[in-house]
Amino acid sequence: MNGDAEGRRIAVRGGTVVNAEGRVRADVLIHGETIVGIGIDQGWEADEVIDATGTYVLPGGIDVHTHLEYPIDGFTTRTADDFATGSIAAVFGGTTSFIDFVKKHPERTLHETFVERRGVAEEKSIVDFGLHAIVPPLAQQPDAHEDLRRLHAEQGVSSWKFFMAYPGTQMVEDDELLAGMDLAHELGALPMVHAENGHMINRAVKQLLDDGNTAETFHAEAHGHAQEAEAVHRAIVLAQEVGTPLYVVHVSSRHAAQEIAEARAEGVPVWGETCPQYLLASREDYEGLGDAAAGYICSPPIRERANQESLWTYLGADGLSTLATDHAAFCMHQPEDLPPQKMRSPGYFPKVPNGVPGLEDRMMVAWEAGVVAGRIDPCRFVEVTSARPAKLFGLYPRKGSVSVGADADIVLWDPEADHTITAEGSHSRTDYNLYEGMRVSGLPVTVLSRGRILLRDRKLQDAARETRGRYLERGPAQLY
Ligand SMILES: NC(=O)NCCC(=O)O
Ligand SMILES: [Zn+2]
Ligand SMILES: [Zn+2]
Repeated sequence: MNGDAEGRRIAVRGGTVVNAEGRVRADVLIHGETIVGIGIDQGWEADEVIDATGTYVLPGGIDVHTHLEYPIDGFTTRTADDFATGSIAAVFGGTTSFIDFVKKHPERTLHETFVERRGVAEEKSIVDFGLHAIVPPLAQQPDAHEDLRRLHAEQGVSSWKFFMAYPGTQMVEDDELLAGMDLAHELGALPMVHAENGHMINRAVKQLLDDGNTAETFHAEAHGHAQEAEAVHRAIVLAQEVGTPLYVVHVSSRHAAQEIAEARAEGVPVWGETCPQYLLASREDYEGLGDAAAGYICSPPIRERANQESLWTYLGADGLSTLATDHAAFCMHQPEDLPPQKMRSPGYFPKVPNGVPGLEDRMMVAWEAGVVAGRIDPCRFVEVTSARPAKLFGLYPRKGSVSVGADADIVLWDPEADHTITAEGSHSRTDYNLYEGMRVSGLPVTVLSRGRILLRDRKLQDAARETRGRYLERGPAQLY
């Protein structure tokens, strides 16, 4: 069933509207699914008035990097959150759109896998969503580029991702990276890269294992700064050779960020994404945890604390441009109804499923460590969590802005709340939280998705149970 907001007029009164460009005290009028007015003392008649006094009225967050019910290791296991639990967690965190990934099923084509996954997400997600394609090594599907063309034309898939890591399963060599970038350039799609040098990582893993260094914390040693910075540099050079813009996902290393920032300073159209786990968590947090360090294993890894401040500086100055989560949640304690999770190989890091949760936490922790701590202002916060992602992935200004004509995806953000993040009090299926015990003062209290009130005063509403989000066909990237 889809939205029932049709025809209803909602006035959001007394708040401060924050967009990437600026903030202003203003009321917002919604008609059905759309914002139809922004102004003060307009005398609007409405079916419902939402009192936004004391809150910031933000465009709904957009997380362009999630992995919900995401298959790994040849589809033998998957992440814990499905599109239902993941999208509920998103709403509690102020995120009203996400873009997930389609990885080709071993026995189906990329196109077939895409159509099936889209259907699953349409059944379950309570918020709007898009899907990026993952470009498989062509040995897995020689005509995969034909599928990309079809997905672009028929499904509005305007971005695809290459893995420069995970040799033997997902990694593509430079020739295929170039060919896939050529196709993106021809069609006006945005190529994305998971930039780590897979060969360097494999070599480092082998050396570590040969030396008996199998414990969870050695994962980070195998995924060094150089591995990431080299791949980022190479991807930028290849993209320039092709003449295409480039998006680098989950930048974790200050050296990798520096490659992007320097290229951007020279006018190269490359954008870097970072994630809360790289800004707020650190190697020091998990080094003493023994096998439980598995909960922190992701690629690229969560690095030493000294790395964090540089990432913040780049994020503030647009050397890095977006904040997504790479939400790939697994459980620490094995639930009966899920395939093997984080603790499937205690003491042996190469077999720990990669990925950490964060979809619900992203905006709260970024507000606290970013805005409250004085590193970014509320407009920059909106820019990196919503507006810039919407622009790069072909959704702007329908998403990513509180403006007339935009979808009424609106978050009432209380900057004076007092909330403590816990796994227990969160909505992801995972059973731990990287930010356990962190107190945050910025909290999404009321959340609307295309005019449907999904969360009101922190309570999930009937609309979240009775209606579903929509698949987002996307246009070309808006680069500036
Ligand atoms: N990041 C991670 O460790 N897992 C999710 C898949 C990916 O983004 O590489
Ligand atoms: Zn990745
Ligand atoms: Zn990812």
